[in-house]
Amino acid sequence: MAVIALKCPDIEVAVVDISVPRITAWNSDQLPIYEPGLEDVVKQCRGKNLFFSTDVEKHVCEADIVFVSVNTPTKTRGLGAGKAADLTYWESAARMIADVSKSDKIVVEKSTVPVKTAEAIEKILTHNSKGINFQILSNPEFLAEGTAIEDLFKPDRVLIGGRETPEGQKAIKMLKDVYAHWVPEENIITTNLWSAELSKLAANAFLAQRISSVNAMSALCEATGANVSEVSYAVGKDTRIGSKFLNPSVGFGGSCFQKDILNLVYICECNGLPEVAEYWRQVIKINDYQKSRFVNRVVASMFNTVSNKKIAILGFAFKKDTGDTRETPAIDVCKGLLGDKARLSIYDPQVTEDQIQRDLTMNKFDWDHPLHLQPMSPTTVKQERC
Ligand SMILES: NC(=O)C1=CN([C@@H]2O[C@H](COP(=O)(O)OP(=O)(O)OC[C@H]3O[C@@H](n4cnc5c(N)ncnc54)[C@H](O)[C@@H]3O)[C@@H](O)[C@H]2O)C=CC1
Ligand SMILES: O=C(O)[C@H]1O[C@H](OP(=O)(O)OP(=O)(O)OC[C@H]2O[C@@H](n3ccc(=O)[nH]c3=O)[C@H](O)[C@@H]2O)[C@H](O)[C@@H](O)[C@@H]1O
Repeated sequence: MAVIALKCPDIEVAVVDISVPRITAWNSDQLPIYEPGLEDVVKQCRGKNLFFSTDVEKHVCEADIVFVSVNTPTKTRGLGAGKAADLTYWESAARMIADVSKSDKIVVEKSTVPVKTAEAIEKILTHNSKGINFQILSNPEFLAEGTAIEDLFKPDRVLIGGRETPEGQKAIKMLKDVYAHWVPEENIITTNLWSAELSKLAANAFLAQRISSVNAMSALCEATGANVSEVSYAVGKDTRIGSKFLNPSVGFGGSCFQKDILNLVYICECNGLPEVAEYWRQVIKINDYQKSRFVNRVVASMFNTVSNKKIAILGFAFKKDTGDTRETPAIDVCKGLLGDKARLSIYDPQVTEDQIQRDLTMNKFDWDHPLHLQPMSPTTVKQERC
């Protein structure tokens, strides 16, 4: 959103969140996340055409286009627990938009959502719509943390999906005009809603699949004396394969790959495609295997026990140039070593000691369900706004 504000001085961007500490931080000198180049962008626009506020309803009521980027975590209970996307936060946002709106709006799915989510959102928005016209667009985000600003300045593509009706096409054009301020027209792809929603899950699955492929190969390299970096280089030189995203690792981390593939697996199962679901599930299984294989190798190399041995862990975030620890492989590695009673000294310049302690004591998936995100009660009385 900050990049939209920077590239489109004629557009006023209000970023709203129900989290008071987050908005306070966005309005301060200490931004709530570390991302190279972000501070610069925020400082250039904040107070001019970029505003951060907790007054969600007022700004939604006034907006022509509402981007919804709420979290879509993995469900931890109920139907599809451990796989399906939890759309509680999205549903609650959609109900709020329907309640407070007094003029036509384009509602943009920016969060990563299961294919066909727009259909459900449309129902919520148009129910009791007081004659208001809502157009839903899917505009998934492809940035990677650590290179977010670069990715947003020069995206490989911007994807916009919408209804194939005249109103849907008009809405697509309006959003396209926003991106056209800085993205070349040929890099803006337009599709139907379902293709856009599914393309995001597919892109993350393909990317993660490459990492699991090279990591699976690393196990075979270790067993045979081949060098995985050499194999990866040689394979990636084939222009049909390409060299990017073929770095072997302890396993991929981050808030999205695992969640989105689990979601894809669940969607395949729900559509009666167990073989396809099993195919994608293997990407996660190899990732888990790679993390435990790493711990086992460390322990095996130290006479089969790390009990009472002091081990330094340098770097805890899920990748460089970020302080984000969501699903970082470091958690599984540290827990594995602690399970064998190792004494760990952990350091990451972008991660606080408190965060590390929390991560090492939290249950899987709980990080994405913090208290402040529990949905507002649907019975909350809405005040008259704008
Ligand atoms: N983090 C990333 O690099 C990328 C994330 N995505 C997708 O974007 C979505 C959001 O991801 P993150 O920003 O990482 O999640 P996040 O958890 O950091 O942020 C979500 C924010 O939404 C706020 N929120 C929740 N319900 C709300 C409501 N009803 N009204 C107003 N604010 C509300 C929360 O307070 C929170 O600050 C997810 O679907 C994710 O898959 C997609 C591409 C990249
Ligand atoms: O949907 C999302 O959230 C985003 O997920 C990823 O971005 P991100 O998770 O921020 O970072 P990546 O650079 O993809 O790295 C993910 C993990 O894979 C690991 N990785 C990456 C590349 C590689 O060759 N090997 C490898 O192990 C990284 O170390 C990291 O743990 C995608 O790259 C983005 O396109 C997508 O928008």
